Amino acid sequence: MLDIALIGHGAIAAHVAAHCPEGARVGAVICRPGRAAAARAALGDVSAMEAVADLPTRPGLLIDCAGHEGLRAHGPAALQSGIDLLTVSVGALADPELEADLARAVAEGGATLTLASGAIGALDALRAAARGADLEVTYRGRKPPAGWHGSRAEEVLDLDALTGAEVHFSGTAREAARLYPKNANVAAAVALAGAGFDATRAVLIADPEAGGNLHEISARGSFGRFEFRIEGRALPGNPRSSALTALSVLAEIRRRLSGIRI
Ligand SMILES: NC(=O)C1=CN([C@@H]2O[C@H](COP(=O)(O)OP(=O)(O)OC[C@H]3O[C@@H](n4cnc5c(N)ncnc54)[C@H](O)[C@@H]3O)[C@@H](O)[C@H]2O)C=CC1
Ligand SMILES: O=C([O-])CC(=O)C(=O)O
Repeated sequence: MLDIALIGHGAIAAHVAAHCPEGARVGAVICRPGRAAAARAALGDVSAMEAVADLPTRPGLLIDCAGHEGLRAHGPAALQSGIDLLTVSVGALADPELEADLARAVAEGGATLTLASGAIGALDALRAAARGADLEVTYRGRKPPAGWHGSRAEEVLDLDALTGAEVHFSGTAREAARLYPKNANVAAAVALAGAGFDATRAVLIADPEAGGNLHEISARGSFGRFEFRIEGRALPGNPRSSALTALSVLAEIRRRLSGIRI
């Protein structure tokens, strides 16, 4: 049995706990102070605590579903104590200090940090393309206005008055990941798999006509070129987060349980 602990108890965590595959079980959650009752209400029969050091038993896998602050607060401690960590908060690695802390903790604890593929696909092709030369990558993220509420887009646009698609960010994937911690983890995953944070271009768009969370990758290089496009449905609990993100976590759990891995 793979014993799993979660960080966070929001939309992604609740979906993961509710659909945990056979052979794995969620037994504990790390939450913010005063949130234990809310965490148990969201996840069911789990023990709730505020720090990695308070986990009742050492989990086989800790899964961060809490966002950048959750990874920053608990990731280094977990890895340093040898606990394997899977995170959806990929954009947090745009902060070079946190990335270095995590790398140091991985080396010291001998554990692994796995970055979830999240709401995007084609990371395998990007990883391979990056071994060739001259890789150029642009990522475009397009969501309906509700998907950008609570983000920097609100400072740039009047989201509720939009009559057509508007770009509210264009720059590097590093800037996107830092400015949009709840919306641009995909930009970070594309960057880390491919051309890197500073060479990957990111464009973020609010579009009242968007029927879902649209993610597009355009890549070209010595390998040739490809276009990838996905129209994701949002999770019921959070219009910002695509359902595929929670499914990518479930897929990684299954992968770990299987002797034949793809
Ligand atoms: N890699 C990807 O493709 C995607 C990544 N994400 C990331 O996942 C995060 C979570 O998404 P949702 O579940 O939809 O959000 P949510 O807002 O529904 O849930 C976030 C949860 O994390 C908890 N939390 C926040 N800070 C914490 C901390 N320091 N310690 C412990 N718990 C903490 C909150 O109390 C809440 O339970 C997003 O903020 C985003 O950064 C989201 C969508 C796609
Ligand atoms: O869930 C999505 O569609 C993408 C997202 O929020 C992120 O990249 O952080």
